[in-house]
Amino acid sequence: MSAEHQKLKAFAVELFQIKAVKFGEFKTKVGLMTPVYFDLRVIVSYPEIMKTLSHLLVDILKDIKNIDILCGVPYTALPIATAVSLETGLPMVMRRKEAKDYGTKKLIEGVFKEGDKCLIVEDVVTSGSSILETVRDLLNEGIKCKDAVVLLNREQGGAKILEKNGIRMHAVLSLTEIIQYLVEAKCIDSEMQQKVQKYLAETQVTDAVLNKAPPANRLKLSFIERSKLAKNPVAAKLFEIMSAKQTTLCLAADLTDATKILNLAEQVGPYICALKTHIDIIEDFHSNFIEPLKDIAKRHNFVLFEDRKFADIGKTVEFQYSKGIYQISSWASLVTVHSLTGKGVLDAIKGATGNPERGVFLLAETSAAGSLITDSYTKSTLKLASEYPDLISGIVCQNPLFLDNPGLIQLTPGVKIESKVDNLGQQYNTPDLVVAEKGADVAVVGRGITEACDPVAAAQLYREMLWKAYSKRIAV
Ligand SMILES: O=c1ccn([C@@H]2O[C@H](COP(=O)(O)O)[C@@H](O)[C@H]2O)c(=O)[nH]1
Repeated sequence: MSAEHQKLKAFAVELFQIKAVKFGEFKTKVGLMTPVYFDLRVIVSYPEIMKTLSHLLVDILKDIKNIDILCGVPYTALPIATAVSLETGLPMVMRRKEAKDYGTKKLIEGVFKEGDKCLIVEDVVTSGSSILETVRDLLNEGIKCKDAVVLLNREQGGAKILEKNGIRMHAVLSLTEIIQYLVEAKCIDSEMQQKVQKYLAETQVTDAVLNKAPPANRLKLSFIERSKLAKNPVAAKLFEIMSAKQTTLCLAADLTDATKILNLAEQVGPYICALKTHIDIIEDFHSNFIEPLKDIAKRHNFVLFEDRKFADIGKTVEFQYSKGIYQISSWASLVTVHSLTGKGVLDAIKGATGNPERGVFLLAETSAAGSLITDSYTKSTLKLASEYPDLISGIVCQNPLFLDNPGLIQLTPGVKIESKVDNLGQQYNTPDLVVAEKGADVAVVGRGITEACDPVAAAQLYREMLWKAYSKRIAV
């Protein structure tokens, strides 16, 4: 028997003796009956066993490179993560299950910076959903998570679900191993071992269970997978276009001359998935402008998108959307809306006359310096979006929000290869950063293309850089 085998066997027996592992008939969280139950909460009462557990976890985390911080999954794994932190010297952050309604309102406590790589610490993994909840809150703070060290893998599909979400699980013990050690140590008999094996065989994750599992992190899914998850038809179409044309570039065609817009649309059409207008800045606008624009969009397979940022009461928005000289609802498949005035605007867009193929991008954050938008406004915007799943195509924002809703599209403006800010407070990030770090699906580029000496070459370059960053994002 190897030293490793002996060490793990002794540890399994200790867990049995302190009743951290029990046998009998137990009901699980989801209402199933299980013959074996783990309750690692008792471990805080046994410092020597806690010490052994942290040694075992430290042993397996040695192979994981570039960790900046640790985070335990609340609550059972918090003391375990603390023990690992003390032993390794790695700083720890703590996730709250709910934000305080006073003071800082933070979900993640402790010192960290955007881009930090965090190792998750957990006691027992069944479906992996608790780990994914923690990962989601960390990601929302810009903290990256790729690995989780756990004491016990119950071998019921958690590893598969975590892997699907970009998290590698490293377990000290599997359920099969712990049972084998306990049989060898005569803590349980082989009849119980068979009972557990039968239970495991019957509760393996099926596709149906997997589909009920927490939604996959959108940053890890391909656009084609996400097109099937989109509830708004224009979002589904945009995902398909992005995938087929291999482009996430949306051109902000902010020119004031109708002919120049048409010429640019024709030239960059092959490289974009959407063309965004501010129709009211065109000095020579005439309804004759719309048909050729629609024709170019159809030939080059991109979506027309009016960045109107509707923000009035519902009735006024209904007119602004479908009436007047622009008749936006007749040609723009996508429009932007401020969440400021609430549901009325969305009801107005939904019910207005015009082309029924329509989708809305709700503005949750802006690229403008000194914006008055607060975290709570952003959160309320996301909640509003969730109430209109068939109408909302996505969210305009600057950070990786709504990671658990892969059917929505993140649209991020303020993208430029160089120049950090313009003279009127527009803030820019590079194509790589907005995709890799900020979670952008579609990136909006305006002056980076319109003011380039060769706008077509610039569009090609932005498309290439953005697609490369997206391909890398879903691959790692
Ligand atoms: O937060 C926002 C929302 C929308 N925009 C729009 O995007 C383009 C950006 O143009 P650049 O020339 O690339 O700066 C423009 O149409 C804005 O109205 C945004 O910039 N920020």
